[in-house]
Amino acid sequence: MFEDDPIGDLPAATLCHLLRGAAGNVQPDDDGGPDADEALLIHKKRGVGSGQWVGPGGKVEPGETVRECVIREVREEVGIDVLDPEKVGVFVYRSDDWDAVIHVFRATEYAGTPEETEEADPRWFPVDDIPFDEMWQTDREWLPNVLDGGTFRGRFVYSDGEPQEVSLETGVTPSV
Ligand SMILES: COc1nc(N)nc2c1ncn2[C@H]1C[C@H](O)[C@@H](COP(=O)(O)OP(=O)(O)OP(=O)(O)O)O1
Repeated sequence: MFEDDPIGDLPAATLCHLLRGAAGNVQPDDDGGPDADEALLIHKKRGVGSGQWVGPGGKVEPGETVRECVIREVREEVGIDVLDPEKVGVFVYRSDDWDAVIHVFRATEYAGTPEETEEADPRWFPVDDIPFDEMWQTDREWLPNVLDGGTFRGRFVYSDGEPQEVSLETGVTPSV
């Protein structure tokens, strides 16, 4: 899937999907995935994808690992310390003005309460009522699977804000 992409040369960024259950905690369901009721999204105030709902995250800084990045970005954007970031997906994003490889994490353990910041307005959404009409169009392809405990890798080519090419594989180990 990534044969045409110089993955190591592309800028990297992260996304994190925090989950909680009705009682706050998340237990495994019968398939071993998280039995979550709600997912945390941010209404992004600036940067790539501003004005949309998306998981918190951002660009990897020089010398930083993707895991360090996702912990830092979630803390900066919503004031939460993520304790168990699990890498569950990766996708190549290509567009008219920015190309990147995006590393996707899921987390069920964290400390703190989401707070609004200069970058983000956080809100918990029921996992069966995610505002896909106000999100990246391709999130609809992979996010339900991630919220249900799955993994994926993908390649999404956008032009004029619309997806032109969408490739997706689920149930893979997101090693890249
Ligand atoms: C289909 O493409 C995308 N889908 C989704 N769901 N998210 C995407 C896509 N392309 C980019 N993103 C996300 C990944 C990152 O979280 C951000 C990009 O980083 P951002 O611009 O927020 O970077 P920061 O380091 O926070 O901001 P500054 O550059 O202002 O420091 O977009």
